[in-house]
Amino acid sequence: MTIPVVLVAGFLGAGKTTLVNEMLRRPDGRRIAAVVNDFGAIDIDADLLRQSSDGVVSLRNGCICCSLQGDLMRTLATLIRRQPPPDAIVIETSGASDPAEIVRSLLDPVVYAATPLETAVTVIDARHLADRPALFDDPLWRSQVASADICVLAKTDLVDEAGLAALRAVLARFKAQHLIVDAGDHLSPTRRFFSENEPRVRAPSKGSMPQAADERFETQSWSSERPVVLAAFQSAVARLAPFLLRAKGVVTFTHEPGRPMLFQLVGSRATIVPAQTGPMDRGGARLVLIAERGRLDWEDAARLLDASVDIEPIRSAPSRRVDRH
Ligand SMILES: Nc1nc2c(ncn2[C@@H]2O[C@H](COP(=O)(O)OP(=O)(O)OP(=O)(O)O)[C@@H](O)[C@H]2O)c(=O)[nH]1
Repeated sequence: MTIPVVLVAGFLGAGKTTLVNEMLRRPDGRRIAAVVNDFGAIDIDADLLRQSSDGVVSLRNGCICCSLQGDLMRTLATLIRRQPPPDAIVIETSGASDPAEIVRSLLDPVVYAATPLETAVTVIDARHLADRPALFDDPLWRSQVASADICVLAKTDLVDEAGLAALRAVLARFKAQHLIVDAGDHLSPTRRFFSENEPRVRAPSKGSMPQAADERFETQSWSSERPVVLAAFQSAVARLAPFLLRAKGVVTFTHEPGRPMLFQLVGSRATIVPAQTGPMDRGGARLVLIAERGRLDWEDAARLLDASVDIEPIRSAPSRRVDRH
């Protein structure tokens, strides 16, 4: 028995979970298991995906291209033995991962015989690239794009037409145009990536090896059992954003304590939208922050976030936890 695999990679906050969610919501008749790798200690992505499917396995607190590679292979072996087994597996890497390493492991003949890699997909964040063209020179971003059979251009709705045309012209230097598809087009990503065609023939990706994720990025999680004050939280985020690459989490605010909100920060763009109830609905707040190593004073970050916690009516120190690696 063989179970085809789709690998979804892309830079921090590019739109990977959004794409995988779309596959789980529109499975095209397949029973899809998702394996999701969160770089941080809190599995926000797994929670987001569990709202669409219960077949979600979380590998967190490390990176499946380095420290968790063995865990990924063991997880695939376990999924094959599951009763009933899934028809298809989607692996979402963390934004800090170099998929070239993972593709190499998946192409190992023994692994490939049971779980053949059907498509390596890399999500590209149009908005982030338009704001920060230096990303084109980033070795990790380049390796993510080079490793992909198909790239998905996300957040095209956040860039104007002229900006998009300029972006596509530069992207054409990295990937043939027909291999870059729009996230917003109407073809189901499940159908597109789990093709019925012959397996793809891949050339090993060349180029300089990006730094190991753990050497380049660091992450800290912060949580509070109490809700936070919106204005103070916004001001903490505004202070921290210039030093962060990515932050996400579920936060409840004092003015609506029964309504958990999903907070996302990618580059300088922050959004706060209602979180689905279910696994995320735990009250209080929990966040994952990711930065280039040495960029952020983490004690300062924790202090700023602590200051946003509501300490009324008990007037005691906020009850919070900080984990860092
Ligand atoms: N406007 C817009 N927002 C998008 C699109 N795709 C994703 N987003 C938003 O971008 C933010 C990050 O999306 P995710 O799907 O969580 O990104 P990710 O790549 O999984 O993030 P990490 O796993 O942390 O690296 C979220 O706020 C999404 O709602 C898009 O096509 N358009």
